[in-house]
Amino acid sequence: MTPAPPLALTMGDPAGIGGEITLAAWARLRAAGPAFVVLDDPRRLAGLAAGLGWDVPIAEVGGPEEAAAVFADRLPVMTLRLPVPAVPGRPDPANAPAVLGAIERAVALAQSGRAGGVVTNPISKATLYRSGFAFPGHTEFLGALTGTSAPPVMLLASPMLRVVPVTIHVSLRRALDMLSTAEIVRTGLALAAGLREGFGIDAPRIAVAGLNPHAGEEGAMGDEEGVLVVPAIEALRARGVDAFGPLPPDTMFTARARAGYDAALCLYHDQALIPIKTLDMDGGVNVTLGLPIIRTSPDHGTAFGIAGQGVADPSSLVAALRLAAEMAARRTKEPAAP
Ligand SMILES: NC(=O)C1=CN([C@@H]2O[C@H](COP(=O)(O)OP(=O)(O)OC[C@H]3O[C@@H](n4cnc5c(N)ncnc54)[C@H](O)[C@@H]3O)[C@@H](O)[C@H]2O)C=CC1
Ligand SMILES: NCC(=O)COP(=O)(O)O
Repeated sequence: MTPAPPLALTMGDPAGIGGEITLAAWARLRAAGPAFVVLDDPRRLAGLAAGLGWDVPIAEVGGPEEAAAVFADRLPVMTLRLPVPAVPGRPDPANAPAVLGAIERAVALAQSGRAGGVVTNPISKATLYRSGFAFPGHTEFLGALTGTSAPPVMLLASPMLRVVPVTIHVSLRRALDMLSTAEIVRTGLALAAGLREGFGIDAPRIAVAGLNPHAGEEGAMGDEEGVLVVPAIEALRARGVDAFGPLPPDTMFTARARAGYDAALCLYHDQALIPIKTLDMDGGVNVTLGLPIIRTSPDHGTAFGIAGQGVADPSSLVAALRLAAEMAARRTKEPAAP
């Protein structure tokens, strides 16, 4: 089995906690890996480390190929200069070209096989929107960069729970309007394929959430279960997916209920993300399914309120790096069928 090349880690918003969790993740992983190269401004990373009193020597490298050799001793950085100096907690749309450039370069490295996968530090969506960024978040941007034919699917995974929202970054009102049987089926199929290919779960059990209290109470509290969700479950089952439900959303995340499925297919963003972040904010990882490359990310955001203080927990980033490396190793071992 050929070892997968180092991972490409993006800078995220340089005013957020991405820099310091990158430094801390390197310190945790330098001995045992997985190795990664970060696309960032080495001067700002060195300044951040110095300001925090952390001993993180930096190596400017030309590509992931050089990262593995230096990783045990120095943090490998592929240089991207920031247009304006980063101030912790104060995001500046002027730095958007570097933030987005890091994502574009990381994707190119993964597509060419030079990087084993892409791991992204958190971006500030509102700041990027102010600079003209036209995508809701990484998930949709990565779909466009890699030319996927269908919108990618967002999976949040932790050892305690895996969840997928059918609708992602839209208002709750719009999410309800967007829900359809076809979209639930499409997302469920992508989830089943992602669990097989990325996680080695051959026959995944997928619990499908209801939308309304008590999953509609036989239609008395809403008819979306009968009209949209039940037909979707039947269609998924007809396609060989072990999907079941709709389950009442308020009880489907108890420990006992979680033991009965490999992933929960949820109908909107917070129905999926509240349970996983409440259960395991530090161990949760965001995985994008349906891309030709591997992409993971910590489950949290930029945390501007604590940026630059050195108190941010790097555990979710470390988990994201480890999961990306595991998925890359699985791909190397089991190449996709032609
Ligand atoms: N993958 C990505 O790029 C993501 C980006 N975001 C973006 O992050 C920005 C802020 O979002 P929020 O909703 O405030 O969520 P957030 O995750 O940044 O912060 C929520 C709370 O958790 C704390 N927190 C987050 N990460 C932490 C860590 N590693 N260690 C210790 N405490 C931590 C924060 O201090 C805050 O109290 C938004 O612009 C959002 O779009 C949010 C989630 C994912
Ligand atoms: N709430 C999850 C989140 O914001 C992650 O979005 P993305 O940037 O990974 O698409």
